[in-house]
Amino acid sequence: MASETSPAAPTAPGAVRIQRALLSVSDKRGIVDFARGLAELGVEIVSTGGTAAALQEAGLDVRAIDDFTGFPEIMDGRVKTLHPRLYAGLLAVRSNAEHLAQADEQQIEFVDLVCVNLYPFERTAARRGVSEAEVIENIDIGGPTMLRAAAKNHAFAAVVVKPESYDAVLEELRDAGGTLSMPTRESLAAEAFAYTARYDTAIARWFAEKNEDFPPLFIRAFEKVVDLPYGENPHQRGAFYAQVGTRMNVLSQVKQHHGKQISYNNILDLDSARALVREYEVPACAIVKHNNPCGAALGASAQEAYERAFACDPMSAYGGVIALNRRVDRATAQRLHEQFIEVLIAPGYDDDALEVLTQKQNIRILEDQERRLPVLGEPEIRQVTGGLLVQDRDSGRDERDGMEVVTARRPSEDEWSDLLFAWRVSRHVKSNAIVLARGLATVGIGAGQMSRVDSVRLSVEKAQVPDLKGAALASDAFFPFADGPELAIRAGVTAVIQPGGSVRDAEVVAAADEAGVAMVFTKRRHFRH
Ligand SMILES: NC(=O)c1ncn([C@@H]2O[C@H](COP(=O)(O)O)[C@@H](O)[C@H]2O)c1NC=O
Repeated sequence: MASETSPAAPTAPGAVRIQRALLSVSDKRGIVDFARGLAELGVEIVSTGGTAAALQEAGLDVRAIDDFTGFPEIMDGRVKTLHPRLYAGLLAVRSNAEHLAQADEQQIEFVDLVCVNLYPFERTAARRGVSEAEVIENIDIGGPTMLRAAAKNHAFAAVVVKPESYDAVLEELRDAGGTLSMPTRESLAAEAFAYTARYDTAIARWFAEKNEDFPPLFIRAFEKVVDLPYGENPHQRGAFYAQVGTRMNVLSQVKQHHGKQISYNNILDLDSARALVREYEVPACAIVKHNNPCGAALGASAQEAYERAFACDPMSAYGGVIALNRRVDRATAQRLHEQFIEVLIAPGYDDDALEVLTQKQNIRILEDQERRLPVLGEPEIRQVTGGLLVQDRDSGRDERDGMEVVTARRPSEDEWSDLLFAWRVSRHVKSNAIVLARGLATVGIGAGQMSRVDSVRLSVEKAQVPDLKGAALASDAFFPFADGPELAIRAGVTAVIQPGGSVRDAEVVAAADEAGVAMVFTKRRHFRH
């Protein structure tokens, strides 16, 4: 007994009268009110085990799915709605005489609205220590099938996936005499397909992650977090999307205390600055401009680290993004307050520090609430025309043990400290990267030049100190010629760290030996293009 749309009450062209709804939800927020609203409109409610129980408990009249299908829910819920009686009721083309005849013959009852949200796969898979069996049990099968069926047949049925949509759906039903319009059903169908696509993406990604190779199909989904005021430039639009299924993103654990909305460029610089200070356990500060540090330093306190980072290149630090890995106290805030800062991020602020900092309207003050160092197993992705470049992250730490002193003179212990400090900073500088450091603070940075010797020249020119006597130099890749080290040595550099591996290594080492300079090969390169 196929129940075609009622001939009694007229419907607007393209509108569908909702007479029977199937409700089957994991997230039960708002479902009772939604079902009550439907029932008040005379809609018959069919529902699955847990959902039916919740509705019955609220005093609603519910028809159990096994009564509808004539087949019991079995196998711990693995099979509850997967039945041709339901799918014929969802998929019939109700303007097709043959479909209607077949429905009549099989005594199919039409379902006009499906309200489903799925087992919480993403949340379950993201839980620490969760068993594989539990993750797999959270792969919903019946739910997506119903959603896809109803969404495909949106010419005759409506599909609702988000509790946030319940009120609007009820309102339209009330206003339009129990019907939903075609535009509404179409937009609900689009939402349903996006929802199941996201769901399947999370599942595919979970399987792919178990295998360390790059998968043949690189599947990811990204969810909009916020529209940004503009992109890299004011004539470009911009938005920030977070990757579905990752434990954290650059903004997920960030609380904004003060200032304007964070911008596209701010997010890029913030990510870089935070990554740099997270290299260190001791108080550290990084000042980033245009995605390159213009100062980085360690210190006995946040204040000292900041002052020493700032001293590296005060001119470039103007309008910078500053990251600290220590709480900001009033004294540090007073020093910071002397400068124009675009963004400040730190793990916390004393109340009286915030009082000082918030006197300036424009500074964006962010609190980094991510306490653990996140281990990003995710590969790094960059977009190129029509595609993506995917690579392992340049993670891990190069330790002194794996390095080789290649000169006659070995670095002193102080030089070793500066060499390792400069080396770690150089990884955060765009290639060709040269970092000069003394006393665990950068004193000159040459970034993003197309020739390495130009980066050396720039770093030496940038140095604010009268001479670079005793400074250490880090180069993110080998020196192709001796000219770069020679330039630095003439300026006073006494220790150099670089990967080595050039065909002219011998010339480069000879230049260092001739000047009594210590040189270390790391055997690992850290280009950052
Ligand atoms: N197997 C099935 O036939 C099936 N039909 C619906 N579900 C899901 O079961 C959940 C609701 O279950 P309950 O009403 O029992 O709490 C929904 O998330 C729905 O997507 C199913 N579960 C898994 O596939």
